[in-house]
Amino acid sequence: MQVGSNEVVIGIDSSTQSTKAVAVDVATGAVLGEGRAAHTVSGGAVRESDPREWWRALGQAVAATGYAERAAAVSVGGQQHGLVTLDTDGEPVRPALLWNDVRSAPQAAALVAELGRDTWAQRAGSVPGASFTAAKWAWLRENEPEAAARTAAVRLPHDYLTGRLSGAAATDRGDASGTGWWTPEGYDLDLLARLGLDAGMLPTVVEAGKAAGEVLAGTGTGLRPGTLVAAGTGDNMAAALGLGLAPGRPVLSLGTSGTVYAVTRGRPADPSGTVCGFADALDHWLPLACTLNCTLAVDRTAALLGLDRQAVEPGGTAVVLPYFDGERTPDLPYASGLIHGLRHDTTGGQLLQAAYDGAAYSLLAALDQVLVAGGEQIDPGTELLLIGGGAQGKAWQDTVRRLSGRPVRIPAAGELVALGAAAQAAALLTGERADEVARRWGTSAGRLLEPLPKDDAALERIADTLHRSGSLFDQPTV
Ligand SMILES: Nc1ncnc2c1ncn2[C@@H]1O[C@H](COP(=O)(O)OP(=O)(O)O)[C@@H](O)[C@H]1O
Ligand SMILES: O=C(CO)[C@@H](O)[C@H](O)COP(=O)(O)O
Repeated sequence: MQVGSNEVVIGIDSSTQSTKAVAVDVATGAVLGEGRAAHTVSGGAVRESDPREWWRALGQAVAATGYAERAAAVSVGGQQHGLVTLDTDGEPVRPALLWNDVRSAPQAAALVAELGRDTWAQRAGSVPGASFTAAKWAWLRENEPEAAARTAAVRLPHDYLTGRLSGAAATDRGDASGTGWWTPEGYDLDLLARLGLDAGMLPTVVEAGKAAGEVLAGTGTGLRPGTLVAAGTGDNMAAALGLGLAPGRPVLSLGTSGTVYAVTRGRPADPSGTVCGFADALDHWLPLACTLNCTLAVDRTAALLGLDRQAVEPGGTAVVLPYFDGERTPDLPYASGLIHGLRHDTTGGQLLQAAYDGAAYSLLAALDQVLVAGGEQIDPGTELLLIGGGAQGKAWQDTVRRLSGRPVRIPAAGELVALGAAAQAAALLTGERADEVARRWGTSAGRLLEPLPKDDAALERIADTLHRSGSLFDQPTV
C-alpha cells in the first residue's frame, strides 16, 4: 500500500481498569476517533476479571471510535501475564487471574527454588514473581485442580481478544516473554512438563510484522469480516512501539501498574529478579521493572486524607510505603502500606506527597538497572519519557523530576498503548516496522520539563525506612 491512501487502523489497549481504542489515519497518524469502556476487577486479596467483560468492553470502545467499519487492520495490546483458561468450547473456565494478584507468591517462590535464580534468568530472561503466568498456572493446579483439569487452552489477555476477533490461537514474543515458559528458541518444554502443561494448549507465536488472522463474521464489534488482525502484544511492549522507542531511551509509565523500561539491544538476564527480561514486540528486548502500587495507591491515599490528588505540600519527614496490594518491586508480596516519620506538624499534603514519593521511589531506583541489564549506557542527563494516566498530573510530574533529577518529557499523545497497537496494525498494511510507523507519526513529541535538583534527603529517608521495615513485610498481615 502507498502511505497516503487514507487507510484507517484501530489500536486497542485492554488494560487492567479499562479498554481504550483509537482509530488512526495510517498516513498521518492523526487520531480520528477514540473510545473507552471500563472493566471490573475483584477486590480483597483477589485480583480477577471476567475475560468476557474485556470482550464486551472492546466492542464498545471500538464502536465509540466511529471508524469500526472503515478500519483496514486492527491490533490489541493487553495487560501482561494474566492467566486466561479456556475450555474445549473456548469459554473461560473461571475468571482470569491478573498480574497484580499476589496469591501466587508461594508458587513463584517454589518455582524459583526448584530451578534457581540463575537458570531462570538465563532461560526465561526473568526470575518469576507472583505476576508471572507460570506461577498463576501453578496456583490454579494446586488450589483449583478441577478448573485446571477442565482447561483446554491457556491464553494471555491479549491472545484471548485476538482469538475472539479472528479465531486464531496466536500470541507474540513480547507478551509471551512474560509467561515464564517462553525462550527465544520457543516454548520451554522442560518447564511446561514440570507445570503439567501441554505446549498444544498454548498459542502460536506469530512473527513480528505478520498477521494473526482476519476478523471473523459476526463478532458484533462493527469491524468488517476480513479486516486484518495483527499479533498484538503486551501493553508495555505496545507502548514502546507507540513511542517509536530507540534503544536506550528510558520510559516511566504511571498507570494501574508503575513500570520503568527501555528497548535494548542486549538480552537482559537479571538473577536478582528486579528487572524482568522481556522481549519487545519486534527484534529487541524490553528490560522492565514493575510496581503493583502506583496511581491507585496514591489516589487511595488522597481519598483517605480527604484531599484532591494534586494537593501535595513540600517538606516534613514522613515516609509512606504505599504497598496496599503487596509489592513486586521490591519483591514483597506480603507487604501492606506503611507510614513512618509522622510528627505533630506533619500536614495531610506532606503525607500525600510522601505517598507519591514512595510509589515513584522503587521505579526510579530500578531505572539504571534496567539500562544496565540490556547493555545500554546510563546518562543521567537523558530525558525520561513519562506516560500513562498519572503522567497528566502535575504532582506526579514534579515528583518524578524531583526524585530522578532528570529532564522529563510528556508526550502529547495520550493513549500510547493503543497507538502502539495501531502502529502494529498499520505496519501490516505498509510493510514498515511498527516502531518506524510511530516515529513517522511523531508520537513521542511533547512538552519537555526541565530537571529539578535531586531530592537526595527524601530518597535516603525512603531507602532507610524500607531497609528497616524488615520482618513487618515478610508474612501476610494477620
Ligand atoms: N490528571 C491526573 N493526575 C494523576 N493521576 C491521573 C490523572 N489522570 C488519570 N490519572 C490516573 O491514571 C490512572 C489510569 O492510568 P492508565 O494508564 O489509563 O491505567 P492502566 O494502567 O490501567 O492503563 C488512574 O488510576 C488515575 O488515578
Ligand atoms: O505486569 C505488568 C508488567 O510486567 C503490568 O504493567 C501489566 O502489564 C498491567 O498494566 P496496566 O494495566 O498498568 O497498563
